Amino acid sequence: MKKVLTIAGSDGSGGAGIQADLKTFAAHGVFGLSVITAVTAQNTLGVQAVQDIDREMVSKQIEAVFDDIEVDAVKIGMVSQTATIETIAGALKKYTPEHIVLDPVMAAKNGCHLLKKEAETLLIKELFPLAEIVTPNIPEAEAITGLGIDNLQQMEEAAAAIFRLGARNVLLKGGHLEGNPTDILYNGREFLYFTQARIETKNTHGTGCTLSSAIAANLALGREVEEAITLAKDYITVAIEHSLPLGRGAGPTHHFYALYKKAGLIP
Ligand SMILES: Nc1ncnc2c1ncn2[C@@H]1O[C@H](COP(=O)(O)OP(=O)(O)O)[C@@H](O)[C@H]1O
Ligand SMILES: Cc1ncc(COP(=O)(O)OP(=O)(O)O)c(N)n1
Repeated sequence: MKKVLTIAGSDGSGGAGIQADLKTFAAHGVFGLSVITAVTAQNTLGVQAVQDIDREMVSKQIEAVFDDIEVDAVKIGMVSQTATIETIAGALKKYTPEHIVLDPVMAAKNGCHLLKKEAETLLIKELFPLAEIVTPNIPEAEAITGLGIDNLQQMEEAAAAIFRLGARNVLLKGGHLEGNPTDILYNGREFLYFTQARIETKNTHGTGCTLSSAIAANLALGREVEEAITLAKDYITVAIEHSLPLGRGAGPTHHFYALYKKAGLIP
């Protein structure tokens, strides 16, 4: 069985972060491992508090996994602070996993910062070059490049600018623009478009975490970058289509719809 590690923050409401990542891995039939970088007090309405895990504990968690288990792919989500970024970068240079997907998480939907402002430059410098794919959303791409993004042409320009910062493949997610959500991949040679119909729902908590984890799972399963993204985009679309109206805010996506349906658990 393939093993996929998520290095990310905990979301106790189960929609984003480590919890979304592990559900995504399970739904893909890969074995999920986790390293927790921060604990958030969070629900469907947003993030109320964040407590970072200190660098020594992050380091020990990573060592404990890699010293014992062969990891096929790594997904990196919320890294929160400079000490955590330095620790993760050092460990990944030592253990050199074959596939690394980096979701450069900066803020939650309610605007709460999940990456300290002073850590943004280090995230780009240390983690972008290690990643096979970097998956910013529109606000993250705007923060990284300083460009405004309102259309597909500007998405292409921003993806190319992020590529020049050292990322090997940039998947710029278009969920924040109007219309059918189009994600654009730039690999230094061409722009590839991944479009699906927009699902009208407020329950999109954790969609970015889920997409990057699905890409990591598909890479671990031996798929090439383009196919891994195509399958991950199909996965997130079904997960949003069957999202759950939990809580009073943005509810979570449904990771096991296809499995439950097959098992006859959903009529
Ligand atoms: N309402 C929606 N219907 C279908 N797909 C969506 C919708 N919202 C977002 N997506 C897709 O979910 C993924 C993550 O979305 P996005 O909102 O861009 O990033 P993030 O969750 O990191 O803010 C992307 O593949 C995006 O195209
Ligand atoms: C612990 C934690 N990590 C990441 C996020 C952001 O996740 P994302 O998939 O971008 O979803 P939203 O916050 O936009 O719903 C998070 N909220 N918590």
